[in-house]
Amino acid sequence: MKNPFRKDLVSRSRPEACTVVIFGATGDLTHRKLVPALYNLQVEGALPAGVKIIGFARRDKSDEEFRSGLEELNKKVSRSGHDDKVWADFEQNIHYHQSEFQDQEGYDRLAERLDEIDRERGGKGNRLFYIASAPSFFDDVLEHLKKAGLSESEDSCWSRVIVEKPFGTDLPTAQHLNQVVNRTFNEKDTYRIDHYLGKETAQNIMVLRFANAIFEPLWNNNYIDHVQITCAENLGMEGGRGGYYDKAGALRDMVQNHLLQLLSLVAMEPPTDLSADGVRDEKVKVLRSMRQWDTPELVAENVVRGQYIAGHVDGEKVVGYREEDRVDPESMTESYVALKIMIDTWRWSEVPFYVRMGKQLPKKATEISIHFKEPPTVLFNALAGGVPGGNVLVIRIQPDEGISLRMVSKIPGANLRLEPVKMDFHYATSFGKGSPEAYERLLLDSMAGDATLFARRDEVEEAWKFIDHIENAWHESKNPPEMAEFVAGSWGPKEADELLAKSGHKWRRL
Ligand SMILES: NC(=O)C1=CN([C@@H]2O[C@H](COP(=O)(O)OP(=O)(O)OC[C@H]3O[C@@H](n4cnc5c(N)ncnc54)[C@H](OP(=O)(O)O)[C@@H]3O)[C@@H](O)[C@H]2O)C=CC1
Ligand SMILES: O=C1O[C@H](COP(=O)(O)O)[C@@H](O)[C@H](O)[C@H]1O
Repeated sequence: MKNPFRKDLVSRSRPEACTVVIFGATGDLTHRKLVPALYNLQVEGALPAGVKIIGFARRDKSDEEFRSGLEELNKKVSRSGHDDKVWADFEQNIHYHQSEFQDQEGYDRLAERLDEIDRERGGKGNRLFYIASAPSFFDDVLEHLKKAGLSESEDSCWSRVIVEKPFGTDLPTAQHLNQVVNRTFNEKDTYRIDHYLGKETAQNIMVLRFANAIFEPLWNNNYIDHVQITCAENLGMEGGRGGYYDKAGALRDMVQNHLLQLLSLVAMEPPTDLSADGVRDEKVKVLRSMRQWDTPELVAENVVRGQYIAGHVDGEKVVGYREEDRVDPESMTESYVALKIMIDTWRWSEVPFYVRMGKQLPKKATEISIHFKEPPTVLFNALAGGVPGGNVLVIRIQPDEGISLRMVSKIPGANLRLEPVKMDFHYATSFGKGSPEAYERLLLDSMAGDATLFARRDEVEEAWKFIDHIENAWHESKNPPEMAEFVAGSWGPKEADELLAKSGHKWRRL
C-alpha cells in the first residue's frame, strides 16, 4: 500500500526563471558544457521562460562576438544538434559583461545591469551565479558579490551560487572556501557541483537499490564479496590541461569528488526521505565510515599510484605522462590511482571497495560492479570447469549507460555444462533516447532549489580528510610509496593487479 504521508517528499519543485551569471564565460567549461546544456533545455522546452544569461569575463567582447563564439561551439557539441531558429531565440537572452574578477566596480555595474533586467521584467528577479573559473578566483568572486549586495536571498526572490570543482585542494583549503562561501551566501543557496551526480546512471543507483525489492536484501556483507568502481579515460593532457593536472593528480581530480560520490551512493543506507538533506545525511555517514589509511605503511599497502609511459591509445602513438605539455619532466603526480577502501559499518564490514582511475587507458568507460559471493559448491563443483564465477551486477555509468546482471546458466544440450550469461538493460534502447547531459539536470535543479545532487559542506570535508592522508604519505613522508609505471593504452600497472590479488580478487575486464 502506498504511504500517503510521503508524497510531499518526492514531489519536486519546479525550476524558476532567473538570470544566470556565469563567471569565466569565455572559458572552455562555459562553451563546451554550460551553454550547450542551457540550449538543450531550451530545445526540450524545459528551460523556464524568462531565463537570461550574462557572461562575465575579462576579455573585451561585444554581445554579438560572445554569442557567435558560443554558437560556433554549440554547433560542434550540442547533443541535440543545432537548430538556427531555436538558437536565434535563445541567444537573444545572452549578454556579455566585461570585468576583472578582482574589480569591485565591475560587480557594481553587474548589480545595476541585473536591476535593469528586473525592471524590464516588472519586478525583482532570481539570480543564479555560476563560478566557472579557476579555483584561485572563487574567494574573490564570492566576496565581491557580497559587497555588491548580490548574495542575499529575499522573501520574494532568491540568490544562489554554484561553485565548480575543485572545491579546495586539501582539507584546510576546502574548509577555508567553505567559510568564505558561508559568510557570503546561505548554505541553502550554495550548490557545490559534482557533475557525476548529474549523470542519469548515477541518479539511477538509488532507484535500482530502493525501488526494487530484489537487490536490497542482498546488498550487504552476507552476500556481496566486493565492489569495484572503475573510471577509465583514453585521453592524456590534451587542451593544455597538463598545468592544472600536474598539481592535482588522479586522486584529487577524480577520486575525492566523483568516485567517492559514486561510492557513497552504492554504500549508503536508505534515506528516510528524498529531500536533499535526507540523502546527503546518509551519504556523509559512508564517507565518515571509511577506514583511514593514515600512515605511509597503510597507504603503501592499500593504494597504488602510477604514471603512463609512451605507448599507443586507440591506435595512436602517445607520449608518456612526464613528456606531456606543461607537465614537470620529473613529476611525481599520479595519472593513475587504484585503492582499496574499507567502510567500517555493520552493512559493509570486511567488504573491500576497490576504486581505480586512470588517464591513457584503452578506452573511456566508467562502471560500478557489485561482485556477489559464490554459491555453495556442493552441487556443481564436480563438473568439468566447476561453476564459472559468481553473479556480478554491473552499473555502466558511461558510455552505453545501463545495467547488466551476470549469472550462470546451463548450456543447452544433453550434457550438464555451465556458462555465464548476461541480462542486459541499455538506457538507449529501453527508453528510446539518449540521456541528458549532467549539467542540464544540475542547472535545472539549482533553478528549482533542489540541492540533492550537489555536495554538502560536510561531504566535501570528509572526502578531503580521507584523501589528505594519502597525499601526505606520498608527498610528505620520508619513505614515500613507489610510483608505478605502465604503458599508455594498457590497463594500468601490475601493482594494481597485485593489490586485488592479495585478497584473491581480480579487476573486471571492461
Ligand atoms: N573545462 C571543463 O571541461 C571542466 C572544467 N571544470 C572546472 O571549471 C572551472 C573553469 O574551467 P575552464 O572553463 O576549463 O577554464 P578556462 O581557463 O577555459 O576559463 C577561465 C575563464 O576565467 C576567466 N578569467 C580568468 N581570470 C580572470 C580574471 N582575472 N578576471 C575575469 N575573468 C577571468 C577567463 O576569462 P578571459 O578568457 O577573458 O581571460 C575565462 O573565461 C575550473 O574550476 C575547472 O576545474 C570542471 C569540470 C570540467
Ligand atoms: O572532472 C573531471 O571530469 C572529467 C571526466 O568527466 P566525464 O564526464 O567525461 O567522465 C575528467 O576528464 C577531468 O580530468 C576531471 O577534471
